[in-house]
Amino acid sequence: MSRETGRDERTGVVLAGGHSTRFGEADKAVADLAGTPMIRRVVDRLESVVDGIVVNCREEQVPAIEDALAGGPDATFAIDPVPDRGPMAGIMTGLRATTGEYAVVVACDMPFVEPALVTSLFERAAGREAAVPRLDDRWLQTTQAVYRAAPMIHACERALERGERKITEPLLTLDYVVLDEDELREYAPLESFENINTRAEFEAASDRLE
Ligand SMILES: Nc1nc2c(ncn2[C@@H]2O[C@H](COP(=O)(O)OP(=O)(O)OP(=O)(O)O)[C@@H](O)[C@H]2O)c(=O)[nH]1
Ligand SMILES: [Mg+2]
Repeated sequence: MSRETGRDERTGVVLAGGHSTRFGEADKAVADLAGTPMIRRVVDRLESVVDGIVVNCREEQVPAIEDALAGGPDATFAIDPVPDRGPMAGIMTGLRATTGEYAVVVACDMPFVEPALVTSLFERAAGREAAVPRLDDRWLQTTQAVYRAAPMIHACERALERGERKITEPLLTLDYVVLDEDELREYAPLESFENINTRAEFEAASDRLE
């Protein structure tokens, strides 16, 4: 996609600031998933449908993530000023580093993210403050969603000020559209939302990719 700048620019924000505790000793973001670091898979999939990539993580993760992304699309790092405040704070930090009006946020542990679905999320978010998938009539997929950056940053700031870390909390004050499963299936397989937390999930994903 052309490298546009300005309000129409679409950014991909990849969240990687967690500690992968269910995964074990290693950082799952850079773990080798069937020959390619998991975060690299996410970035490579997003590249075709966004104008730029922002990676949110902790300072000490930067060298390993830079290695994982070497030779791939350029990425800007958005470092958590205060680490370990949860994924919602990571979304806030990542969105602050974007320049366009809208950004897609994707967790680094969603290696099957579907570009076509991302494009549909951008389209559905137009004129609104977010487009958020919902699975099983229940689970809002806030870490594979499109946000209008300015109101989402503001909503995250307010939530954190209230001492609220829940990832759905900022949505309470946003004008957002929900995409339910029937609609999502029109755009892409729901495996787009599969996220990898444990070694067993990682091995299963690896087997499918090989
Ligand atoms: N910036 C930031 N991102 C986070 C934080 N916690 C989780 N994330 C990210 O949010 C996404 C979803 O989080 P989880 O699946 O819980 O990942 P995780 O926290 O690394 O793994 P667990 O320790 O097993 O929960 C991942 O992309 C994480 O990198 C955090 O405290 N700060
Ligand atoms: Mg976690």
